[in-house]
Amino acid sequence: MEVGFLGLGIMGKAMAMNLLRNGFKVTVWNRTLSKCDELVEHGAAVGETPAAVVKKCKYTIAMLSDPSAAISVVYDKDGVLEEICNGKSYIDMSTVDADTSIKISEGIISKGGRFLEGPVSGSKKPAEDGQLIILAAGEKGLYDEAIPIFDVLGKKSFFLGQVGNGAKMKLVVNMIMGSMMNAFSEGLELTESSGLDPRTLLDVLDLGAMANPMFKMKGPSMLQSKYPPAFPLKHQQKDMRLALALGDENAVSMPVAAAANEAFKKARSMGLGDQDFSAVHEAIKGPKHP
Ligand SMILES: NC(=O)C1=CN([C@@H]2O[C@H](COP(=O)(O)OP(=O)(O)OC[C@H]3O[C@@H](n4cnc5c(N)ncnc54)[C@H](OP(=O)(O)O)[C@@H]3O)[C@@H](O)[C@H]2O)C=CC1
Ligand SMILES: O=CC(=O)O
Repeated sequence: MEVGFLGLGIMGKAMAMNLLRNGFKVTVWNRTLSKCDELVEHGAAVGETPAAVVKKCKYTIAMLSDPSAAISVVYDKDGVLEEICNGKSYIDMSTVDADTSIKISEGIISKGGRFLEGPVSGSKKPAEDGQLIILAAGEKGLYDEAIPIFDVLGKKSFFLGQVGNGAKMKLVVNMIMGSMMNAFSEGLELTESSGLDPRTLLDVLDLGAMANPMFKMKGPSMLQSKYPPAFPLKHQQKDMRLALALGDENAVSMPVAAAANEAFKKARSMGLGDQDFSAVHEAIKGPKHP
């Protein structure tokens, strides 16, 4: 199966690498073209533009930072729309809002192509290990055909119906994740400020009903103020913003998520946008009093 892949950031690189490792022929493109080099060393071909990738491949996947990137790669000059046509399919796995996904879907379908959204839950490590959770929606026939791809990228795929439902589900999940990270960070800070050992808190949490891989994985490095980016904080804040907009649309009051969003915004203003989203801990800690 020949697959195109647009966007080789933290996630896209790991996902494209997985496809190569599992015998797919992969043609890659990235805005910063030099990021294709490592994939080429592992057997990928390179397309000079998104349009060139679509021209070559029956299926093209995108994994881009945010709504404006996802739209630009489709609609701008040399973009996907220039070559998408009957017989070709586009699967956008970026985390975007439903309106963005619908706009992309409309463009693709207007040219005779088929569209599926497939945002993923799971970060850098699950992407490397092919253990993502795929939240697909759009054309069911394409979903069924894409199962061999999803089986390599993920441990479980859901088909959620019409375009936009995958995007919405992903935003709900990340809204919960961002709020949890804030509560966790406040707990670490409160433990330390109360004269307790936060490492004991990690042990206590890990033994009870709140045990989860995120606390277990991020906690020890947060205590050392280390935030190597797996899920960049700027993307988590984008997801909080988009989830809050979904809450506005549906008149759902989300004070916890709104407060978490403020903390992520503050962290961004402190220059932490490219760090892991656990760096929100720095914004929550604030300056130390003498
Ligand atoms: N990291 C994670 O843990 C997870 C991320 N996601 C989502 O996946 C998507 C990608 O995340 P991640 O890989 O971490 O992000 P990165 O920031 O590492 O990569 C972003 C990618 O988007 C490209 N890009 C950004 N702006 C544009 C543009 N205007 N035109 C074309 N390409 C552009 C970048 O290209 P360039 O290299 O040139 O900058 C890069 O390839 C995001 O939507 C994120 O929310 C979902 C689940 C987990
Ligand atoms: O979107 C991020 C994730 O970890 O999932």
